Amino acid sequence: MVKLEEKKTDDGKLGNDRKNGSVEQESNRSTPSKDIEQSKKIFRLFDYVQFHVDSIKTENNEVLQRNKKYSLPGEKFKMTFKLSKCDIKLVRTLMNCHGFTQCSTKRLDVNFIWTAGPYKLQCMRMLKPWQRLNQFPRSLELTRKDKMCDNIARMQRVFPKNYNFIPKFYVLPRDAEKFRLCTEEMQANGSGDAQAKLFIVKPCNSSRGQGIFFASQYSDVPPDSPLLVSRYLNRPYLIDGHKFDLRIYVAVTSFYPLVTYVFYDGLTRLASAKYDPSSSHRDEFVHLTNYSINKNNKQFIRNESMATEDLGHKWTLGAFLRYMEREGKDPKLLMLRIEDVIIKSLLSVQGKIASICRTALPYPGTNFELFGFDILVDENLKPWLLEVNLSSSMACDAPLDSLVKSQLMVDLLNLACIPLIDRKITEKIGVQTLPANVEDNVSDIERTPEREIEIPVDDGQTIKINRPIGVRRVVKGKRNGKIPIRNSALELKIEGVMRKVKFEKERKGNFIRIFPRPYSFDLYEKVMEGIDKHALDERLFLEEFGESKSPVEESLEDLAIKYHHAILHADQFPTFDSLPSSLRKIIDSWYAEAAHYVERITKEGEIYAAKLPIIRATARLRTRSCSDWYDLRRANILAKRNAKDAGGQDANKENSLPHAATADVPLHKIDSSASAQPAADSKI
Ligand SMILES: Nc1ncnc2c1ncn2[C@@H]1O[C@H](COP(=O)(O)OP(=O)(O)OP(=O)(O)O)[C@@H](O)[C@H]1O
Repeated sequence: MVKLEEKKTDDGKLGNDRKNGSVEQESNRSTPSKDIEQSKKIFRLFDYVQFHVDSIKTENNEVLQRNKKYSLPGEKFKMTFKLSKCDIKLVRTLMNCHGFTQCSTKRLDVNFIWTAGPYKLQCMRMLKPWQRLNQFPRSLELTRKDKMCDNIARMQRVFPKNYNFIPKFYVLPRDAEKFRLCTEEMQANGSGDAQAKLFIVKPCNSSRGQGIFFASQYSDVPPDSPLLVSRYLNRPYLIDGHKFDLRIYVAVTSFYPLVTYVFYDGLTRLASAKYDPSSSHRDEFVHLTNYSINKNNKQFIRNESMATEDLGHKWTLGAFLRYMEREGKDPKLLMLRIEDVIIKSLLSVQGKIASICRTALPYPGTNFELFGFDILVDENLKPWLLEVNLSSSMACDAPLDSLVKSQLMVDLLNLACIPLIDRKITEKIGVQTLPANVEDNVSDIERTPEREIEIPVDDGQTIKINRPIGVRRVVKGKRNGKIPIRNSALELKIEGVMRKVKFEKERKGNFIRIFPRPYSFDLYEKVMEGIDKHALDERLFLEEFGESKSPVEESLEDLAIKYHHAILHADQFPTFDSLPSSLRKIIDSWYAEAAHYVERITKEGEIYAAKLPIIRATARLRTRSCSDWYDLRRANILAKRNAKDAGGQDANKENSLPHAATADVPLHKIDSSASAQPAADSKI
């Protein structure tokens, strides 16, 4: 029986779960008719799956058993997911705790797909409106270092004063000649300041600090390799004398119109040796802040504490902002500057991604993406963008990682709005789907203006459910053209995005929506490329905020110029109070919202699990082929370990699948997709 109850928080107040479309349920064994009752109630109350961080807060299996309340809806509706090109424990655990069944990578009809590598375009084209995928097509434009720099440089050429937030760069081998001239010119000028001449060189497609080196002259760099050479920012802001960078988590739920959110917490990664600008650039523990590099330093201090956010060489973002505050700086203004860098970076690829989305994504709202922005803050508190990470690491190898990333992932999954819908029912009642990239008008589809649709259930009755994004009801027998054609498929798509944005507002948890928001379109319009005649960014903005009026005598255009100047010149405008007062009036609400970034993620008196829970075998729902893949993987690991124990030199060669015989797995169990799933999360 499902017992519906108002959720009470610890302080006795009513929780907001009901508002968010979720209720707590206690489950016991049920009969089929009771199941239908349950489904009805669940249908009525759940638009989308509601994820709860409490579901993974414990390592205790007994408590997990009681947490069946979290898994019941997923189990009832036979929700499914797959992990493609990764095996991220955090995503798997959360999905398991919410009753999703894991399927093999070959399955196409799963409700949720998490991929850590580029997802095939032809597979994206087959996405159904009830499916969700954590990637947009062509997002490599942002996440490959050289492409990102090229895109931002293109915007710099169009809007010369407004996109100055990446260090000067050269993409080799293409820009080898320019780089040579630059280094020669620097030598000729001979300022004598060796530091100012330095370049940092990175492979275009690498991560975790691999292959990074420094150069001060042309001959230091192999000119034919695909490398990104950037000016070294040698005056960073320091935390207790250490260089650091920030990992900011950014969710995008639509590229056109742009809808983007920043998670209120993130990570601060400190170099493990004190910064000394005159120290040798070979000393990577001084100049690089990557965790993967610094953890090899004997001086590296892991933050093993569950409640301290500023211990050792990895802090939370909030801990750094509070440190800044204690130093008399303005952390909220820094966050506004970082938000500006994020919006402009996304705008620099908006046109390219929007054009591919038009053809590759048949329905609105199916895709979303989480990006990890790496930001370096200089001594003037100006943020510089170093790179944007695709599927940034979700590895939880310290309690702090667990805490930040599990809350982040829960909020992200809620933002993704995964429809809680049993496909068997939708197929039975003929809910059909409309490819939105068909540009002609559609005569046999009536747009149901209401949010709810009616569907029959097994006992002959009908129930109403909230219509999932993009799913429309076919009105039978009305094909004679008498129904007024209300809208083109494009209009339906736009309507879908607008509707999803409204849902996201209620489901964003600890994400702060940075675009659109009050005055955002007015301030950014002048630094945006026109995408097409539909002007969707403007439409979305007007839909939500209406026509803006300047609250001061100056026009919004003048204020936009002031805004971009002030936001990019941290040296001239170090605090909010130093900004022109007319500008402050416009971005006052943004500044107030930025207070969320400074909050602690750990709360007084709360207990945090140091690790992700180990899920009971019975709750680890998997399809047969998926279980086979895990069996195979386990056998693979075991075989490697045995080979290593036996002192076998061959252990390192065994990167591919084991022979079935070695692994003691029958041949039929070898799934060709298995090799597509890497063994572990990548680490930051
Ligand atoms: N232009 C620069 N000026 C100063 N320091 C830099 C610059 N670019 C990179 N760094 C330093 O080098 C580190 C690694 O750079 P970057 O993040 O671009 O490489 P990566 O290999 O992709 O790392 P990851 O995948 O961990 O983010 C940064 O964390 C930063 O400390």
